[in-house]
Amino acid sequence: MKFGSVPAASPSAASVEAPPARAVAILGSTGSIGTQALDVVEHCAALRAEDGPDATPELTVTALAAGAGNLPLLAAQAARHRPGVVATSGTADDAERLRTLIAAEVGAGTGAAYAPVILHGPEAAAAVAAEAPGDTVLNGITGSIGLAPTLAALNAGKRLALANKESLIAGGRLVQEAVAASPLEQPLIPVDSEHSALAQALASGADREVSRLVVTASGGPFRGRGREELRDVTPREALAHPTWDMGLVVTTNSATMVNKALEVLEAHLLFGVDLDRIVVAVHPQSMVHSLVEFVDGSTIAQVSPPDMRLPIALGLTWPHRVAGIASGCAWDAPQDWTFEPLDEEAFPAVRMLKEAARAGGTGPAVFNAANEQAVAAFHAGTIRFTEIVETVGAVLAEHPGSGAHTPDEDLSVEAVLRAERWARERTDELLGVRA
Ligand SMILES: NC(=O)C1=CN([C@@H]2O[C@H](COP(=O)(O)OP(=O)(O)OC[C@H]3O[C@@H](n4cnc5c(N)ncnc54)[C@H](OP(=O)(O)O)[C@@H]3O)[C@@H](O)[C@H]2O)C=CC1
Ligand SMILES: CC(=O)[C@@H](O)[C@H](O)COP(=O)(O)O
Ligand SMILES: [Mn+2]
Repeated sequence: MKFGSVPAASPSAASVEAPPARAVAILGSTGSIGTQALDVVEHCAALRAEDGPDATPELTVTALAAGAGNLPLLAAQAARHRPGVVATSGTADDAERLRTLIAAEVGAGTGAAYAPVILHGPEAAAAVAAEAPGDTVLNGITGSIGLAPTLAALNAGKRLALANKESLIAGGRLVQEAVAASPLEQPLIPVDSEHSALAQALASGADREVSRLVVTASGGPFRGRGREELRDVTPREALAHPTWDMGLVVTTNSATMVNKALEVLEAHLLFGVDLDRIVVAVHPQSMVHSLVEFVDGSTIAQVSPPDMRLPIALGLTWPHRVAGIASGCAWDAPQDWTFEPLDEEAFPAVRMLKEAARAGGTGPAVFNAANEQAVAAFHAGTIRFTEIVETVGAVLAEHPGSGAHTPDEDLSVEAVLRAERWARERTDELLGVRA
C-alpha cells in the first residue's frame, strides 16, 4: 500500500490469483522476528512439496543479515538456506569467524559446497537491503539503527516488510517520501501485528469512510498498577510479557507502553489517519490485534491467537495468505475478551509521543533514541523502571532549545542522525548524574 490509502488489494481478493514467488533478504535473521520469518519460509517450502506449487507462495532467501551477537546461529541459518550473501554488523574478525562457522556447518552436513559473499560492518545491513539479489526485504532489526536499511530497501525499489517500527518513527516523512517515490504499488507492508491487523481491516472500506483506528495493547506485565507501584519493578519482571515472546527491547517497551506510543505514531504514518483519531484499547488477551471503526458505526477487527508468524507471512506474501501458518481461534471453547482504556497517568508514553509528533520534525526520533538509551540503562541496573519514561520526557523537553531540533519541512537523514546523537548523549548524561 502507499501511505494514506487502504491496501490496493485485500488478502481475500488475492486468494484467487496465482501465489507469488518472492526472493527475500532477511535483516535481523537471528532475532525473534528473523527466526520466525525463516519458519515461514520453511513452512511454505514444505506446503509446496506436499501439495504442489499452485496454492502456496514460493519464498527464497537471498540474503541474511544480523548483528554479531549470535554468529553460530547466523552460520547455521546460512548453511541451511544457502543465501548468496550473509552479513554481520560486526568487525572483519567477526566476518572471518562467520566464514569459519559456515564452513564447519557445511562440512558437518552432506550438502554441496557453499561459500557465500560475507559482508561486515555497520553499513552491511543497508548494503544487503539495497544490493542483495531479490525483490523483498524483511527488516527485523531492533532499534532505529534500522533506518538506513529501511530507506535503502525502498530507494532500491524493493518491497519492504517492516517489523522495525523504530525506523519509521525516526525517519517519519523521509520514509513516507521513499514510499511515495517507489515504483511499486505497495512498497511497504507492515509486519507489526497491530498494523498488519489494520491493513487487513482497512481493506473493508475507503479512506474517507474511516472514522477511527483502534490500536490494541496487551497492557504488558504491569497492567492495573499505579505509578508508585511501578517504581521498584525489576528487569526480570518487565520481561515477563503476558502474551508475546519477543526480543528484549520491544518487550521492555510493552511494559512501559512506549511500544504502544511508537505504534500509534506508526499507524498515523502508515495509514494517514490523524493522531486524534487513533485510540488505544487495552485488551489483555491479545486476540484482537486492532480494529478500524467506519463512519457508519461499523467496526472491523482482525482476530487470531497471538502468533507473529501470521503477520510475518502476510508481510512477505501480501496480499496472499499462507495456509496453516498459524492456528485460528478455538471457537468451541468459552473465552473472555476484555477491553479497557489506557491508564495515561501511570503510563504517559502514548500522550508524550503524540505531543512530540504534533510538534513534528526530529521530536519522534529523539523520543525513540532517548528510550533506547534508557532501556539499556534499566537492564544494566543503573536506573529504575519509571525513570525510563521520565528520562525520555526530560530529554524531549530540552530538545526544542538544544540546537539539535529540525522542523519537519527541513528533515533529512543527517538531521535525524544529529538529533539522535544528541538525544543519546543527553540521556546518558542525565542518567550518569543519577547513577
Ligand atoms: N518480536 C516480535 O514479536 C515483534 C517485534 N517487532 C519489532 O521487530 C523488530 C525486531 O524485534 P525482535 O525480533 O523482537 O528483536 P530481537 O532483539 O529478537 O532481534 C534483533 C535482531 O537484530 C539484529 N541486529 C541488531 N543490530 C543489527 C545491525 N546493526 N545490523 C543488522 N542486524 C542487527 C540482531 O542480531 P544479533 O542479536 O545476532 O546480534 C537480531 O537478529 C523491532 O523493531 C521490534 O519492535 C514488532 C512486532 C513484534
Ligand atoms: C506482537 C507485537 O506486535 C508487539 O508489538 C505487541 O504489540 C506487543 O504487545 P503490547 O500490546 O503489550 O505492546
Ligand atoms: Mn505490535
